Amino acid sequence: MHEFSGLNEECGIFGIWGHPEASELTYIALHSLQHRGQEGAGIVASSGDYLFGARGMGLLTSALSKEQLASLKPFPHAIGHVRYATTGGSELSNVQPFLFKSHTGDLGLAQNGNLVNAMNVRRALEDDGAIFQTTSDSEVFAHLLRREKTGNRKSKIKKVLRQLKGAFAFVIMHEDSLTVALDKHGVRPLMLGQKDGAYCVASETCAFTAIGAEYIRDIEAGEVITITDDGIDFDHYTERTSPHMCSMEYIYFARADSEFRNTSTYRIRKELGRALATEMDVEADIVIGVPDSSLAAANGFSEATGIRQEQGLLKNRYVGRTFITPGQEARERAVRMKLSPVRDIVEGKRVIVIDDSIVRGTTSRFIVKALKQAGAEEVHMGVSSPPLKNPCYYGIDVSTHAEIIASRKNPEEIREEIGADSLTYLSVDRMHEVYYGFGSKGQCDACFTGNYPIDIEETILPQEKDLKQKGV
Ligand SMILES: O=P(O)(O)OC[C@H]1O[C@H](OP(=O)(O)OP(=O)(O)O)[C@H](O)[C@@H]1O
Ligand SMILES: NC(=O)CC[C@H](N)C(=O)O
Ligand code: SF4
Ligand SMILES: [Mg+2]
Repeated sequence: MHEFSGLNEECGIFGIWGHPEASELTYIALHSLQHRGQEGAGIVASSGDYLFGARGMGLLTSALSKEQLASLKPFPHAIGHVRYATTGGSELSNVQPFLFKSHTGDLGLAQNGNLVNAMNVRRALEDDGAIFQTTSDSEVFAHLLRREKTGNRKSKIKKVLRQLKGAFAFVIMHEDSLTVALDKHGVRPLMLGQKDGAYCVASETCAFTAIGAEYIRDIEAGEVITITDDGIDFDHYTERTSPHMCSMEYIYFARADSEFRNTSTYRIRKELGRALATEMDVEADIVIGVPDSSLAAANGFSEATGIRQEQGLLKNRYVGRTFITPGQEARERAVRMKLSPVRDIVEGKRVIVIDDSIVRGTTSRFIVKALKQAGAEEVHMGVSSPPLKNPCYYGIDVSTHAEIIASRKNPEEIREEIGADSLTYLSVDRMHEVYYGFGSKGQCDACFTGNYPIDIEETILPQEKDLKQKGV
């Protein structure tokens, strides 16, 4: 039941320690992170002695009932998750946070990202006697942690993190502590905040805005932060870090009001639009952004070129999700239901359309046709990211090679296929310049360049990998 977008989301995580309204705040935070995952949601809360959890399928509002939320209300510590599956099918057993019970204590666990060595680690653990409850990659963390016998809790967690490969942002809850960890490449975003003196963490700062928390800073690659009643402890599980923040977070995934290093995604997207303007030399009467995610880039493009921005395409806000079986025809129908041209704005005009990405090409093909039918004289496509050519193994579903148009065709062939008068993509170099300009320490660009910063140990695509079905 995915949206008919060429790009599917990932997951959102949240955690808060020591607040009388921890579970309610977690619920509100998860609501603001809903764009990151719509397949399932859950909360695990700690009383200080035991962990309690509730989870369900679908959007947050249907996944957790009032009664479930009320049962978690008394507890001052909580973590939460909204899921878009990468590894493991879309079923209740894979919905996070996971809650494990043992005579040595409870463990709550939630992850955003994807572990590229999960299958190999799992096989080894199973051969050693482990019995898995889910088909999710994230579960290996719990098994590895339970097997660590020496050292204190933090050193055990650090040892486990060093065995994992891939992209991960973890929230790990014990009765008396909340630990958060980001992989050494820092692929996924993870932010630190504070609400009424209580520390909280979230995938995006929009969660802090939603609960009225202060945004302190971005958590760095390789960091491990432990929060207890005694305060906060900052550490790293490795010093060998190599920051590669996901470029697509800036381009498409994160909410426009979410901030990275105190800069809103909106501003970054606007700058990507300005950068595109330096590489796209086309005369036109109006600029139109494809709603929603490309309006900022269109705004930047318009400011840089002086070409007026108009709302020439309208998005039907009730077509967030269409429950039609996948297939190209259904996808096209879904785009038609979603976007519609404003005829008297585009009629007789030379139009530049700015979109943030082309994946399958369904959206741009439809837009060019619809604008021309509405009377546009020329339709030029500007894309505020480089050609997207490769799938992602790090927690985002950007389809398979076969479906990605730029993995089969060059820009001129794509222009022809979508029927545009011209097509310009942002270059990889200009994209990186924009990010570095905002203080980024390094980006992953593998879906554009094929340079995967973390070796792909398991070549099977995460979204095609259901460990149970594969009989692992
Ligand atoms: O080439 P395609 O396979 O059609 O995919 C690309 C489109 O998908 C995304 O938008 P989405 O439909 O998710 O909507 P949004 O911009 O409103 O989030 C993206 O912003 C492009 O518009
Ligand atoms: N999109 C994600 O971050 C998913 C987390 C985890 N790999 C899962 O499939 O549940
Ligand atoms: S491959 Fe693309 S989508 Fe995946 S983490 Fe890298 S930049 Fe992000
Ligand atoms: Mg879009």
